[in-house]
Amino acid sequence: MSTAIPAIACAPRDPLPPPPLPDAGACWAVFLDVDGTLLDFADDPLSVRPGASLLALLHALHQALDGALALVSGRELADLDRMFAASHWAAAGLHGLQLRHADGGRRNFAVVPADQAHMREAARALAGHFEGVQMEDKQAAIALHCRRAPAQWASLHEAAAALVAQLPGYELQPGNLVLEFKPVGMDKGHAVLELLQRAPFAGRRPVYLGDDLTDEHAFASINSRHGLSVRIGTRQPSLAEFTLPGPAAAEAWLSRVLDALTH
Ligand SMILES: O=P(O)(O)OC[C@H]1O[C@H](O[C@H]2O[C@H](CO)[C@@H](O)[C@H](O)[C@H]2O)[C@H](O)[C@@H](O)[C@@H]1O
Repeated sequence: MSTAIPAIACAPRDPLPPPPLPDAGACWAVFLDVDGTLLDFADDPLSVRPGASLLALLHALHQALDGALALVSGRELADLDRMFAASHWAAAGLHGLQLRHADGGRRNFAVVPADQAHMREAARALAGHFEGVQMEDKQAAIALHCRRAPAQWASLHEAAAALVAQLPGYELQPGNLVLEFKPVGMDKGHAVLELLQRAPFAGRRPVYLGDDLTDEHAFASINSRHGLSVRIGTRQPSLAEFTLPGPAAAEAWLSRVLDALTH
């Protein structure tokens, strides 16, 4: 008679651990990506809104950190402010092209290529050739979304790469079922380092939560400052040193961070 073989879990184990909580007296600066990190993905990028409990948590955390909390997103600042009622927070929009410090001081990326109108027109025309692809016009950058038509991804990617090669000063930023045309020379890593130079972020230990390729720039900056880089989800490879499985786990962990900071 053969012996029953016990089931063995064959799935590779994620080598990354979950992030630690702050020790007593820890002085953290928290940077948060938005889509895929704080919020689950949805078909329509314009209809996404945070729930009331997430909003309350983020506002309480912002206060507990004396303002050292910033959203770092591919969305426009105006969009972030509307979504999170956060016009008084430091934030980086359009992958760092827009930046607002905690004191309200702004800087827009100085080198926006001259031919923005041409870029927008060309991107719009390209989107028109792909059924189901939704265009998000962010003025300085254009996002082409294919969440509603994922089968278009490969051919859209190929066509967008060919187009951007003819648009001096622009690069293609791939994301989660999105391809973005954006000016070269700025990314989330630069934005985080810029925010870290000023109060209330300066001198604190940086912590960054993000899920997407564009967040890898920020992970590199955070690692260089001995901070905590936290990948949300399972995307690999990643420079992040910690992980949480998704937005619900990110929210639960942030809630425990708030408890640790306030009790
Ligand atoms: O840096 P993020 O805050 O993660 O922003 C990246 C892009 O997020 C949005 O698109 C993504 O979320 C949408 C809503 O769930 C989804 O429909 C889309 O497929 C995702 O790629 C946003 O619309 C973009 O402008 C941001 O650049």
